[in-house]
Amino acid sequence: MGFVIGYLGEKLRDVSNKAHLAAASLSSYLNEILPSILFVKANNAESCERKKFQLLAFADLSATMGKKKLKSFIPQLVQAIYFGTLLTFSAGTLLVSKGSIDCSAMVSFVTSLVLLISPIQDVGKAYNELKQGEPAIQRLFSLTTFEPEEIVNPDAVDLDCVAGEVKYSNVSFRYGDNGPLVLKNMDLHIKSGEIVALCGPSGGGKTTLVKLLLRLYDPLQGSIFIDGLDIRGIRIESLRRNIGLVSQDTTLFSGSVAENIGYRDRMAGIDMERVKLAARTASAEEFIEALPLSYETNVGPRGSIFSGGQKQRIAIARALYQDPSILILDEATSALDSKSELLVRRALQHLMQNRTVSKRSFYSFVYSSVPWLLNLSCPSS
Ligand SMILES: Nc1ncnc2c1ncn2[C@@H]1O[C@H](COP(=O)(O)OP(=O)(O)OP(=O)(O)O)[C@@H](O)[C@H]1O
Repeated sequence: MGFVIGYLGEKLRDVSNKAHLAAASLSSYLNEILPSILFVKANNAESCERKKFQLLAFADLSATMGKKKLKSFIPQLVQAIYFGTLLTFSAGTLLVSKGSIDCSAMVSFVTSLVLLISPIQDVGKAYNELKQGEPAIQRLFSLTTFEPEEIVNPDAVDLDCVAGEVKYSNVSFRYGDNGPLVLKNMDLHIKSGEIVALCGPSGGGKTTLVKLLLRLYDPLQGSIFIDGLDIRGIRIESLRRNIGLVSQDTTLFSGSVAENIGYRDRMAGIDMERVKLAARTASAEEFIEALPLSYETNVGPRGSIFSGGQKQRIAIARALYQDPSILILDEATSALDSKSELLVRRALQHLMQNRTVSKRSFYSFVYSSVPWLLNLSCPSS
């Protein structure tokens, strides 16, 4: 019995692994395709995607059915073996003892065997459950073996007041170990109060510069300084608290408009006055107040109730609410019409009088395809 349970347990492990992989492929496919359903429809790709879905769903169904079948087959087999053994023992005992065994001893012998079946089956079941869960456990454990790439510096300091000087010194960077160099020996010095515009071809590495500044990645070589401090010597929370980012892909989360704008204080309690001020500055107040529940309206999954331009204005308002010392707008105004862009631009100019701003497409209404980075600093510095 032990041999059978062991052998089938190994088989169940393989079948469960296949079922887990099939379910993971199906859910990651759905995660990817459902948010892009508009694009799929616009490209008449429904039938193609349906076929792909059917293939994945069928693979998932077959793998799950295979697992269920094997899982229900094992206890039946164990039971059959057990009863076979029981019968053999009973018949053998009768033949061998031929009257030397009395009836009560026979009954107690058979009863004890019958009582044993349940614990044996339980052990078999527990073993099967373990084998079934093993692939999932392995997948989870393999996640925990990832080493964090960020090296935590125990001597890192907090940033107090940021003047806004940003310096890239001899910075080289590549994604992965063998990828091509995205940045090579790059020097860039943005002084306090100076406006610098960065433009370059698509894929030239402009967003990468921002990622390095936020320490989402560390440079392969060279250093980046804020106000003369190497950013590796700044506590990561402090660094990111001082840098506001409105990225190319606007990210809104399911929740109220206020929660999305006051995202930074979601746990601590949102300051509604600041939310309103940020929305006004980002020219988002008008359309927010026209919503049925105003700032309490739920924005839907990924902010689905808003247009692209409205989402961008909410994202800008969120960055303004954060009140960072450095504000990065990575083509943040690309989805705005010229009127809204002008409003946002005026608001930002007003805002810049009080802080440092790094931005990529400030003048995108003039050069719509040109991304920019500019840095303005607080007059007091
Ligand atoms: N996570 C990543 N893994 C691997 N390569 C990446 C990754 N992100 C960007 N790259 C590559 O790095 C290069 C620079 O990308 P980056 O996003 O910085 O360009 P960009 O100048 O901002 O482009 P765009 O103006 O089109 O936004 C590109 O060749 C891109 O394919």
